[in-house]
Amino acid sequence: MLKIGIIGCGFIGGQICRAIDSGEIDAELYALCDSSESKAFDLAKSLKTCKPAYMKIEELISSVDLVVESASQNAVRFIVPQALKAGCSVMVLSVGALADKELRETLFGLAKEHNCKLYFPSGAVVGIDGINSAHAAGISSVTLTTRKPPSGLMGAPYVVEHGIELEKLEKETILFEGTASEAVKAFPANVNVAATISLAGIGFERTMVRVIADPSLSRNIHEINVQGEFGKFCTKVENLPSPENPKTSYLAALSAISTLKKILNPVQIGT
Ligand SMILES: NC(=O)C1=CN([C@@H]2O[C@H](COP(=O)(O)OP(=O)(O)OC[C@H]3O[C@@H](n4cnc5c(N)ncnc54)[C@H](OP(=O)(O)O)[C@@H]3O)[C@@H](O)[C@H]2O)C=CC1
Ligand SMILES: O=C([O-])CC(=O)C(=O)O
Repeated sequence: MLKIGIIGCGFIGGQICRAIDSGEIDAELYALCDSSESKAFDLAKSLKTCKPAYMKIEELISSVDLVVESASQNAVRFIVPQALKAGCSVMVLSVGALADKELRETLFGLAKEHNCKLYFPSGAVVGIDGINSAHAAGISSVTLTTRKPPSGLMGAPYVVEHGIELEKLEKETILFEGTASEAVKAFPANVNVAATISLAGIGFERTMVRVIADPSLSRNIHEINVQGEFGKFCTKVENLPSPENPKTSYLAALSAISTLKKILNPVQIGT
């Protein structure tokens, strides 16, 4: 049975644990790790059938087959190279870290060298399947427009650096327009989806991103427009935010669960 270790025991990590605990994912939840030990212990205690151990990062990666990174972009830089060198496959949620070309090339190189897989779930967007397919013939443009309630953008470095008073906004306001590469640095916990779109499509410098704060919203909305040799498509998802972490949409956790099920399933549906 596939042994899974989870690094980052917040909303997404917690949802994955519950999916393994309920038997929806047929794998062994072997170990948990979080910068807050008590958070990992509380999560482990809340489970009914699984009894994961708390482990430090080094011990965890030497004990499992698959590491789930559901922590932060900094965690990706520090943990994923070590995990690949130890022969673990890794599912990455904080995909924005891969905007760093050197890190990206290192991770892709290590995965090949150590015969491991790197998985990037579709996350909080719909349409990664279409971008993957369209890429085979050529894509000319990709744009992502993300609209979130102010609570879903609080604390982002861009907001802090520009002194944007999100709580005082009275109407829809464009906060940011730029490349995916700039967007994931400006909003590291809000638009990791821009990185996944970039990896599937035309890269971090050609994927364009707009981030809008809208006080009238209660959902996180992501719209993707793609044009290429195949024609064009537009997707729009209106996500319920997680009650625990309003920056993160429920669909992102479901996507991680679905990716784990796909890894384990001999039948593969969709691109
Ligand atoms: N790919 C996608 O589509 C999406 C990706 N995400 C990203 O996925 C990640 C997880 O999201 P979510 O579960 O909502 O986040 P949460 O904030 O709910 O949970 C993350 C947990 O990981 C811990 N953590 C952070 N850094 C480290 C580290 N270096 N080592 C160990 N633990 C660490 C945090 O601790 P502390 O609170 O102390 O920092 C926190 O307990 C985030 O980076 C988020 O931005 C989210 C939504 C969509
Ligand atoms: O969950 C979402 O809506 C998107 C998100 O936070 C991210 O991509 O980092």
